[in-house]
Amino acid sequence: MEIRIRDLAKSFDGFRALHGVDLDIASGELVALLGPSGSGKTTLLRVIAGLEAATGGHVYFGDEDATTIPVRERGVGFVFQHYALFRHMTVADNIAFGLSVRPRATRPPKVEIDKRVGELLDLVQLTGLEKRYPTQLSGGQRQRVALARALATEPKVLLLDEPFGALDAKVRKELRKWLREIHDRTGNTTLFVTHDQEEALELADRVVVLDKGHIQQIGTPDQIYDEPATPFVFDFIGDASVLPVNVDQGKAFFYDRRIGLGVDVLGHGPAKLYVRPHHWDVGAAGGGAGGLELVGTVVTLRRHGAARRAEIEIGKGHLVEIEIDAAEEVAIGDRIGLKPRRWRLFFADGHSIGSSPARTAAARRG
Ligand SMILES: Nc1ncnc2c1ncn2[C@@H]1O[C@H](COP(=O)(O)OP(=O)(O)OP(=O)(O)O)[C@@H](O)[C@H]1O
Repeated sequence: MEIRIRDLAKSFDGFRALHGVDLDIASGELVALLGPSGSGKTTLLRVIAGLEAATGGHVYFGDEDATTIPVRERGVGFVFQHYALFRHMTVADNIAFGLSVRPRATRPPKVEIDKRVGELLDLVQLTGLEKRYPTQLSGGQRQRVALARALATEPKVLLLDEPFGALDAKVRKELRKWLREIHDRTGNTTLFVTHDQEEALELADRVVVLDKGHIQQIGTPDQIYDEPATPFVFDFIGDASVLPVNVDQGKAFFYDRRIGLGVDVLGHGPAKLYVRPHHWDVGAAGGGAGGLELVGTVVTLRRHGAARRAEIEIGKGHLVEIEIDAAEEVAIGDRIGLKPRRWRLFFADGHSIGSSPARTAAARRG
């Protein structure tokens, strides 16, 4: 089921939680809604579900305008972080619930319901636990039952709100992988809310980054991480150093030091240069004779996974964080030259005025 969202707005007592959101989700896609607390992720999901009425705009399921269709008739399945299972029902009865409460005319016969429950138990890898009660399950198992229950009625669209939010990091990671596998098997159109960027980037086909009720960027995990469209996305996803620069005749300057961007940029005036820690090249200090003009002093050095991270003071109290190879001989107090290999420049209003040239497919693989 394809979902199209057009100019969707939602206000609560005059407070605008969503501002004119446009979004297209292809049938069978797994899409993450990512953003900080209060950015409108849950509100967007709830409006798509029909649990909240939109203040303006439309939600289409396929060709049908679903905006005013009641939640029961939308054919959506939900899993919420704290969507409690029915405590007095067994796992099997919880999963069967959506089918067994259907009106007699559309309710499948008991043998069919039992068969479906068996298939779902197998899908969520809980076969053998069907007679247990929710209190006899771990948090991860409960969320798997919740997912099986949501899938029982064969929803056209599956909506998940921080489904693994309350679980510990290791279980979250396992369930993430497992959710992706289930999604690939069932082919549901799936939307899930998370504030965990790692979860969004690892799991989703595309990520929608929200801030203050506005979509900041929609893209594949690679696009979101490697080509952030706005300063907000740069700051929110991954790490970045921000350097105040001045653009003059196509060149960027940090005070009087020219930053070797490699290409000319458009525009004129103060701007901000964003660079990820692993996108800096380190070289000899000092202009001329192959030295780099942007020079700084190593002030901190610490291990970061397989590499090291260093903070470099480049004057006037400005620090940039760079990643350096563990084998590189760099020590605190060293003066080094810096050059951004990949970067993006924004004017103060967030308008992008340039970025490092796109990588070739060969470079992307490397
Ligand atoms: N029922 C409500 N009444 C009034 N304001 C609301 C209501 N629901 C949400 N809001 C407000 O709308 C904004 C967006 O909330 P929403 O729950 O969608 O954010 P979120 O991105 O899901 O945040 P979180 O990650 O904290 O769950 C917030 O400022 C919130 O206070």
